[in-house]
Amino acid sequence: MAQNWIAPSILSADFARLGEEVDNVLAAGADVVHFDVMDNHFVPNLTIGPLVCEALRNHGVTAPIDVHLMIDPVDRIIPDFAKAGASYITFHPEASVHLDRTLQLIKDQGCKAGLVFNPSTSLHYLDHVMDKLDMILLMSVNPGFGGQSFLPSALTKLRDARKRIDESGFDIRLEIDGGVKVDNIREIKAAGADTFVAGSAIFGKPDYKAVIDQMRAEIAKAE
Ligand SMILES: O=C(CO)[C@H](O)[C@H](O)COP(=O)(O)O
Ligand SMILES: [Fe+2]
Repeated sequence: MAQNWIAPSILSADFARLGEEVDNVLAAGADVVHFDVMDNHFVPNLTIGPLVCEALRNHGVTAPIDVHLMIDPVDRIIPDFAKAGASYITFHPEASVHLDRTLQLIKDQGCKAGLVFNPSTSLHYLDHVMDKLDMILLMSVNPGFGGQSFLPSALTKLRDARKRIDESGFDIRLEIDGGVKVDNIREIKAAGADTFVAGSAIFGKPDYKAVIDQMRAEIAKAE
């Protein structure tokens, strides 16, 4: 299986000091920067766009940037995020009329592509696009806000998605997003995730390294 990645969600960072916050969390051992894009339409919140992604690259961030698009429609902003330095671009199937075309658009722009599933969205959207996926992201909260509680139904869904990935033979990351904490990351790992988004659990504590180290120790117990 893929190496375990800790992906801090900058939604819970101090936006007034974003460059420094990202530097600090990467120095603390994070693998990837999770970048939540919300449009006040697909989800009720409004956050950040390609300019901020580009600013992080100009600031010197070289780690992968994992752009989670919670916007509808998605296609027209994808080239802007690719130019701004996104590594992964993931989107929700409800926000694209032509899934296959949107996935191909992301790949044509030189980025890795992924689909995101809300807690109540069926995995059937995976049926005909596994060959175009680099990431499957399962939401374990309803999207829009950080700091919500992990929905246990995501564990069953993780096991289902893990089975689909293993049976496909493709190299696809399985990411979980929402309510991930030190005290539940072990069972999340055991259910099949390899990429762990955590916003409030990391940025809500003064010592980012201590949290990330504890998360890795818990993950190791499930291996
Ligand atoms: O996509 C998201 C919300 O829509 C965020 O990535 C997620 O909520 C992370 O925050 P937390 O770890 O605090 O739940
Ligand atoms: Fe997210």
